[in-house]
Amino acid sequence: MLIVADENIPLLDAFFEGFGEIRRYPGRSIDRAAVADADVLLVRSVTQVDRALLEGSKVRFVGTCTIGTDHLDLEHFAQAGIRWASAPGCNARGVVDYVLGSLLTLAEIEGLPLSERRYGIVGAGQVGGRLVQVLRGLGWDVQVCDPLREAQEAGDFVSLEHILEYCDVISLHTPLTRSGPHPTWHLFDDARLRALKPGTWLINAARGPVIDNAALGWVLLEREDLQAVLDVWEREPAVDPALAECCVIATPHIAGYSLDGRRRGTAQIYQALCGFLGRGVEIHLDDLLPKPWLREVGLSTDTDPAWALAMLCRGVYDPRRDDSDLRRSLGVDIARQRLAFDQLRKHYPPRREIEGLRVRIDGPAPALERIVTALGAVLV
Ligand SMILES: NC(=O)c1ccc[n+]([C@@H]2O[C@H](COP(=O)([O-])OP(=O)(O)OC[C@H]3O[C@@H](n4cnc5c(N)ncnc54)[C@H](O)[C@@H]3O)[C@@H](O)[C@H]2O)c1
Ligand SMILES: O=C(O)[C@H](O)[C@H](O)COP(=O)(O)O
Repeated sequence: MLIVADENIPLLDAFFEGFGEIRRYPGRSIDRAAVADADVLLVRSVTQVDRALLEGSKVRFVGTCTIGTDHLDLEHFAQAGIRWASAPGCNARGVVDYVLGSLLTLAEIEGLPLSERRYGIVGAGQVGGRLVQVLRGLGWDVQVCDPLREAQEAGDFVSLEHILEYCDVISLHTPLTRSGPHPTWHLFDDARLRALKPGTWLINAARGPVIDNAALGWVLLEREDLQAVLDVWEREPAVDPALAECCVIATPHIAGYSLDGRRRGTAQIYQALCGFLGRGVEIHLDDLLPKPWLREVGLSTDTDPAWALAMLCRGVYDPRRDDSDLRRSLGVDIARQRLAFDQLRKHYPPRREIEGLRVRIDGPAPALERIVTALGAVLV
């Protein structure tokens, strides 16, 4: 069996060498010639997998080690009888940690307590749903907009208009869709961006085109009261340097890039391929994940809760380093800047997740216990 794979998929050999030959390519270079003889194609989000790529090839299974599927032509897969799998939820916790780190930075810059802001989460699936749980666990006011879930289940959902009118912080976690009853392409267009409440913080760690980036650039220049955090960009790997300049945090699509999340993505596709081929699952992610680096933290009962929240989050991950890395790459010509965007992602430093961090408190401290539990850390 021939497997053609994006070279940036971690643990390719560990999971897939038992299936046959693996040929690695940079994700953006996977073309018709590369996949012609392949039985299995394993990709990340940068490879457009459609009829133009696959027609005439032997590919019968496509696995994307990502949550997002907007780079896959699922209609063609159905017509051509190609089975496919993605990795739902694999890096959702990484995105939650990214949003928490961004909120801490925004709060410091603006001098505003996070507990007094009103949060609007747009898209409450694997990522948004976990984020809602964490923020509500902290006792904060969180509004949720997800019309697709709202149509199917009872729940406390609100409209996007309510989010725009009521919330001080808006975090986007929808897929990128161009059709259907609630398409998300340019969901935040010029009119909605101009309708943001004074002082709104807007975070996009979903897909770049969910916000009209040109409109956002203009609105941010006109309205100094707004603050933006962008992990994703409309024309990746190109980043508009002027737009990045207007953002509090600007990163190269790494919100979900925890070591755990990336390896989990490979493991999920390995399991899906085993299922497709009717083989048993023999390789387990737990054997391939290093122990958490920050394993246990001790807090005194008189620790300031706001300080504890910042310390627990930043002790594991702080997006400011990723922001600095991207900004250093923006002063060069566009070709080198695009290359730098991909290089920052390819050589991304290993980072872990907050969930599972063990926290010991030397006595009863309800406010601290609440923070620990909300973060998904473990009270010991
Ligand atoms: N920046 C990153 O590193 C990173 C990492 C992971 C995922 N993502 C992106 O985030 C997206 C969300 O991830 P997920 O795992 O939560 O996906 P998911 O499919 O589990 O959840 C998406 C949710 O968005 C909702 N939704 C769809 N259209 C909507 C609309 N118009 N308005 C409001 N809600 C809408 C869906 O009903 C669903 O509940 C992914 O599709 C991917 O593009 C980015
Ligand atoms: O959809 C996802 O899972 C994320 O956006 C993921 O971080 C994409 O990473 P990439 O495939 O571009 O390396």
